[in-house]
Amino acid sequence: MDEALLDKEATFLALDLDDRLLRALGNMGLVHPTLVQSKAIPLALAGKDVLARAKTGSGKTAAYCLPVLHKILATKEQLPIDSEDRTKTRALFLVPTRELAEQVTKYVLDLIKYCDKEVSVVNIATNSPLNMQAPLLAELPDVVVSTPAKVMKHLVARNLDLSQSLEMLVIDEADLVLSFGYEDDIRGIIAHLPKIHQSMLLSATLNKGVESLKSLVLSSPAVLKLEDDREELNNLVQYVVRCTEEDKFLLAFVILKLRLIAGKCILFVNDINRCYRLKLFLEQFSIRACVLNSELPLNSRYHIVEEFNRGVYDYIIATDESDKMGENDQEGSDNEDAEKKNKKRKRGQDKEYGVSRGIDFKGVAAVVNFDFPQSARAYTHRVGRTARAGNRGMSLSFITTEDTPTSSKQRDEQVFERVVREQQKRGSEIQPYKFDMKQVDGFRYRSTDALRMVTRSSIREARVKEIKQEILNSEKLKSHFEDKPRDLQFLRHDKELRPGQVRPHMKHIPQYLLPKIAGIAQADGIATTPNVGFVPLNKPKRRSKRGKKGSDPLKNLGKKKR
Ligand SMILES: Nc1ncnc2c1ncn2[C@@H]1O[C@H](COP(=O)(O)OP(=O)(O)OP(=O)(O)O)[C@@H](O)[C@H]1O
Repeated sequence: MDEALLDKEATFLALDLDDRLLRALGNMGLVHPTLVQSKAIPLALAGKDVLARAKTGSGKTAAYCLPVLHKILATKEQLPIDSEDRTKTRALFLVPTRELAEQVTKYVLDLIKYCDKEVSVVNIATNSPLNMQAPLLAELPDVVVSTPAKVMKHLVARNLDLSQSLEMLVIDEADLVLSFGYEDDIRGIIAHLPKIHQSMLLSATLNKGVESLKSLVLSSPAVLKLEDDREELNNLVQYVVRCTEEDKFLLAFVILKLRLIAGKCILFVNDINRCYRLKLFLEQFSIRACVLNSELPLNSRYHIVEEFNRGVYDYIIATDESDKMGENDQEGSDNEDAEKKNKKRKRGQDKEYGVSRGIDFKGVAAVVNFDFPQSARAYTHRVGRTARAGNRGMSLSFITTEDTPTSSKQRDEQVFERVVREQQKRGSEIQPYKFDMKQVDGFRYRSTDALRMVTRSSIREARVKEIKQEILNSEKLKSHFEDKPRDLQFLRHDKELRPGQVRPHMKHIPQYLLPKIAGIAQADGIATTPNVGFVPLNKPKRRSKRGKKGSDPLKNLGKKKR
């Protein structure tokens, strides 16, 4: 665990939490609270409203789950065993996406492992229709997890009545809630809550949206701004590469095929067709990857994340369609355009999809922005999928040097400028990464050839094939998510979409290219590749004394600091 994330020697014991929660924490391997946890938990336990801004992966979920669960347990302990008051919905956790709702619910289930007779949780941000969820809500679970839209629907349908019962409201990823178009839902929900209740807002960035939520939801809150702690940022090494569209593909092929990034990797693209373009390109070299986008059925999306976290897949090509919402993402900017764009999302695409925001992908060695994000906020959330919980990680972002139908040099550069300014404010920098293109050129012919095979019609076909495949998978997964894990390893999500195009001779790197790359030194999940040309121009500045010991910033990536 990163020292900077810790309140030094303190353990969770110091936070006076219920013993059963402490046992569960131990079981989850969590010993020392992170900074946001050690600051926010005592305030929340004391009944304060809290606004906490803390960087991605800093443990915000436990920072709100623990005090809420502790308070529920403490309240119930005071009540006679037959008291009606024991059974009521006391806490509501609002999150912007269904993926996050599923993740938070699982987290709560882990935390209540030793008191699940006392505390119950229900996730209603699923595909089930309202009438099927109504009986679950009628049982008055202690905690309800949802997206704002789904809660509002149940309130209107009178399946849920929080007007007397709700004690604690939490809005996670608060910076995203308004840009996902949930403002009306939040206002509606607030109108259904008792006048007196405790609220917490948690966010990785602050923007105008968080400010308006703050005035809407919080009263005299304690405000924690913890992401300026410069020490924390050293865990993420950030690089940028400027190149043509064709070279993006060439470099992605070289990086993955030669395992220059060893370990798990998320490649972000800006739309669904790009997902399939990259997948079809890579699969010709037998590089397998899952795609993750808003068109896939919910169960498949859950399962892909679950299996990626279990280590079944190394590469995910994810769209970050919600990016388009944040084009004007300077602090204090207006989100109206964003909301309109979000509402316009095409049929078949899930408005409540989002994997770059809040999802706890485990052990990601690197995030590759294959397409540069369309907002600085999106950049923060995307790169926040690596270097989580004290682990180290790397981000590599491509900026296009030409205009194509899908990319714009000017837009990439504008967003990059904003990103650089924001990173500088946090004491962090993004360094150019200089590939030795002479060495990479040996692979150019293959790359160009493979790229030529990926036509618009092949992308269309692949997209349809994948959806069909995943709808079938999703049916099989239903019982998995309803009844609890069955072994579903046979349901792979990274199957080739055009097996006919996979060319065996492309699978292996020919000998004549190998000598120059044989010396790649793999270390701690990320390769160090000085002899291939994957060389940083400047070594990242290390601010902590301990950090000075490491000579190459890449060498220890993916490794936990001790
Ligand atoms: N005290 C702790 N010690 C070690 N690991 C922790 C601790 N608290 C949380 N973690 C782990 O850190 C990871 C990130 O936590 P979490 O998802 O809550 O971060 P977050 O701040 O909500 O990130 P994001 O802003 O991206 O949503 C999780 O895998 C979690 O289990």
